[in-house]
Amino acid sequence: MPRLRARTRPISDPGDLLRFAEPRNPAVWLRRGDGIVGGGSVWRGEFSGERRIHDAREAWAEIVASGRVEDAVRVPGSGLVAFGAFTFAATSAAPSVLQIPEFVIGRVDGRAFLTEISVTDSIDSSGPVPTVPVRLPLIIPDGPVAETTLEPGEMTQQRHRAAVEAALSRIGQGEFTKIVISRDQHGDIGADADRRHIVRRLAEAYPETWTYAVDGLIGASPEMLVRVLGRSVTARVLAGTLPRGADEAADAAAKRALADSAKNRAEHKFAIDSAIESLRRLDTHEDPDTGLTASPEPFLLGLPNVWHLASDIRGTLPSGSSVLDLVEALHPTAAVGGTPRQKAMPAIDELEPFDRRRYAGPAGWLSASGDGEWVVALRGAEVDADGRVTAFAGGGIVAGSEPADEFAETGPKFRPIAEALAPKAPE
Ligand SMILES: C=C(O[C@@H]1C=C(C(=O)O)C=C[C@H]1O)C(=O)O
Repeated sequence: MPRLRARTRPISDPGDLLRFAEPRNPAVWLRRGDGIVGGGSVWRGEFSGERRIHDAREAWAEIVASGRVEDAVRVPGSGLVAFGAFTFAATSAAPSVLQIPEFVIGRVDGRAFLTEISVTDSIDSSGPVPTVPVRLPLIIPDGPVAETTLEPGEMTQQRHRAAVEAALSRIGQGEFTKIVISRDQHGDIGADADRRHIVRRLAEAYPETWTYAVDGLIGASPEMLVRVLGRSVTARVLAGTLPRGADEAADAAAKRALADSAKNRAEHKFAIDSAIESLRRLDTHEDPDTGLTASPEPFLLGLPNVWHLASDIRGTLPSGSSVLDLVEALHPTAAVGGTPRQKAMPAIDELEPFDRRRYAGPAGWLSASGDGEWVVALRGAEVDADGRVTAFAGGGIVAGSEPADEFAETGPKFRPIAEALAPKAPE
């Protein structure tokens, strides 16, 4: 493992953070224009299999133990940080990744900062870091626009119907009670396209979501798997969805219908129960009460494309844990996997004709102190180095689900990424 030295210093407001990101491989975490952007790379770790999150946590602990951090700003995202994205399934052929950039430029809680990270080979790095003036990273001009029209993939409407029907019959036989079935869409933006265009359009159109870009995985997720800041733990669980109505009356009716839908409430309950149960299991004997509380009733979260049933969970971090322990415990919640998890996961492998890669997996950042924010990587796409784009969207199937409705529900879930990639009409 490299010995790293990280130094965070305040800077004056750098304006649009995305201008500092790498056009072909941006590392981004943004909400309402604020957050962090990384550039360059001092270390990258790849992980796979059942223990991928565990192994990443160990690697990070080793790096942190030998590293040296000077942080004059002390806000979420300052100091030594890594960006990460994990595959949805342990069986995925895609790599799960942690990467440590050379610099992080951020604006968080109204404070702008620059973190410089370097590898130091000196055995004794305890001496003072030479004082050099803060130099902002270069602003990289816009490259070719990233545009493509997404086309249906292997999971055609017919295959989707067959998968949902098979899931319903297995639910009927009692094998599991909820399972999430997704479908794929494909496009091509070309190798040279500037991926920051996608990030920018997502962030502008969906300011309430967390816009992420890590190792080619790009999206705008409304679902916070878990956020740890100090000892405070929060999560936002979503499950239960209806498309927004075309006009005000239809939209109000859709919102009411979602609030009153027994099927959607059941879908939501599976997800919230699975999240709470996973967090409870982390409680240690020394610290038996993490004080978990969840909204007693789901609330309605309105995004430009859909209504969701949403619940926020709050608690206290069990002593000795870090955000990656919680990510490992929580993933996959029943919002993207199913109930019971052990039955639903292999069934997803059987019923979906593709590898989800990092779709619906955890994506986010973590710090040396164990803080971090990780979303469920939804409403986005995998963008390969050659420019191939693979987007996924799915929905929860429970007893009473209608295959046609389930297919229709995935349409608006593709909308954020489809619109971010849509070729713009010439002005
Ligand atoms: C699976 C997706 O979304 C998840 C499934 C939902 C549902 O089934 O209602 C709602 C929000 C997400 O937890 C997706 O966007 O692809």
